[in-house]
Parts: sequence; structure tokens; C-alpha cells
Amino acid sequence: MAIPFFELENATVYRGERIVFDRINLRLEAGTHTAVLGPNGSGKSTLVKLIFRDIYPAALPGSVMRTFGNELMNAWELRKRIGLVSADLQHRYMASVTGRSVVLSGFYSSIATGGTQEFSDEDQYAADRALERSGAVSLADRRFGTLSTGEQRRLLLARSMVHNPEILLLDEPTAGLDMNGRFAFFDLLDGFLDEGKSVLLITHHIEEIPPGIQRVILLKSGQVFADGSPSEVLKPDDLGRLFGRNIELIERGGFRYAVPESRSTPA
Ligand SMILES: Nc1ncnc2c1ncn2[C@@H]1O[C@H](COP(=O)(O)OP(=O)(O)OP(=O)(O)O)[C@@H](O)[C@H]1O
Repeated sequence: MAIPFFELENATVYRGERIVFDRINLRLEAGTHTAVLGPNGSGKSTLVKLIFRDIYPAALPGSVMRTFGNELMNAWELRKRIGLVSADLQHRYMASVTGRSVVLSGFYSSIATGGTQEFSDEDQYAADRALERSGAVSLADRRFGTLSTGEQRRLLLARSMVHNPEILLLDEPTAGLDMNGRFAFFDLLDGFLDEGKSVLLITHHIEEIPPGIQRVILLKSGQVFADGSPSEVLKPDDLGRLFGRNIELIERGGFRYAVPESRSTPA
């Protein structure tokens, strides 16, 4: 049986006064590339925060959260094992840091380099390789604050892979990327999938779920609305109910595109 890297059992999660997850059960397994798809407010960011132990479920009887099999886990240890790309992370970097520092900071799961941090030749080589793979070599000496959103995102992708984590958690990774950036990202993702890394992709967009994804979880109002293979789950009826409108799906090259039902067939 595949090993779960994250489990929630009967977990109730509050954000402020609001219950976001109400006795939810969820297992995310290493070795299965998974996408979590849901509309605004469905609980995706809350899930990411739980995985990174920025927040915890309410301490209720029978409520359990485990990461890599542990109920307790040092957050820094955990961050070494999961590479993250997210807009939140992007906003936390200072404008003055260089692209190379952003990538190297991945070794310490920090948002800055300096202090007692040391980088071996091997680390520098890994940073070069990650910069190459994410098409960001020319950004290595640029200041983060002078880069476009898409350029910053490329550096975060390099950062997420530099320390060779087991899991890549990609939270809306293509937000702000132009078409070339998105296509380059899909190529990169194919590489991750082939290398045996486990990818957890969080998205609002059906068309961002690449063919290599094996499991799709639909989240709706803090509940698992559907869970299965892409062909089981990504169906017009279920997606229509998830997003609250009728849609049609167009499939091409392993990707699926949603179009409003009335627009899919010309009159
Ligand atoms: N700090 C907070 N205090 C109160 N409610 C919150 C807080 N953060 C989130 N929520 C609520 O929790 C629910 C889930 O929010 P979450 O950010 O996890 O959704 P999401 O699926 O990531 O949405 P989006 O796609 O818009 O980013 C929403 O109803 C939101 O209003």
C-alpha cells in the first residue's frame, strides 16, 4: 500500500470563527500525482496551510492529522521534504534578494540566505541545474523585486526542486504566467512526473491539470465532492455541480478545457 505523506482523519478545521473542514477524511499518497481542484473558497489554501503545519485541526476527540506518518513533526524537517511553489511564498521575498539567493534559500526552506547558512560547491551546482531546468539562468543575478510575476515564479520553481524534495506542492503554479511560461511549466512538470517525484497540484483551473496527473480530488465548501482518476472525476456533470454552472469539456492531447455549455456548439 502506498505511503501517505499527509492524512486527515475526522478533522475539523476553523479559520477564525468559520468551520472550513467539518470532520474531513483525506489521504494523500506519495507516488500518486494528485490534483486538488475547487472553486474560490472551497478550502484549497487551508489544505496547503495544514500540510505545512501553519494551522492545525481543532483538538477534538478522534481528530487526527499526520504528515509522513507522524502526528508531531518538526516544521523545518517537513519543509525539507516538500518543495513549495505558491503566490504566498512569492510575496514573502524581499525585493533586493538575487535570483540565485532565492533558489539557494530552498536548501534551508527559508526566504533568505545569509547568517549561518553555508552552501557547498555541490549546492551551487544544484542551484545552477535548477535554474537551467526552470529556464531562469538569466535571472540568477537580477534582484527579485525587478522581475515580472512569471520570472519570479520560475525562480520559485527552481527553488522548489533544488534540494530534491520527495513531494512538490504546486499551489496555482501557473498564475501570472503567459502562454509560453505555462507551456514551459507543463514540460517541467512532465520531467518531475517522469523522475518519480510526487506532485500535488492545487488549482481552480481544469485546463491546468496535465495528463500525468493520476488522481483528482474535487473540493466543494470544505468537503471532498469527488475523488478518483481524472477520467472518473473530470466529467461535465460533476464539474458543473462543483462550479455551479453548466459546462462542456473539450479534450485534447490529454488536457481538458471547460467551456460554458451554451458556447460550445455554434448556433
Ligand atoms: N483567516 C480567515 N478567517 C476567517 N475565514 C477564513 C480565513 N481564511 C479563509 N477563510 C474562509 O475559509 C474558506 C476557505 O478558504 P480558502 O482560502 O482555504 O479557500 P480557497 O479554496 O483557497 O479559495 P481561493 O481559490 O479563493 O484561494 C473561505 O470561506 C474563506 O472565506
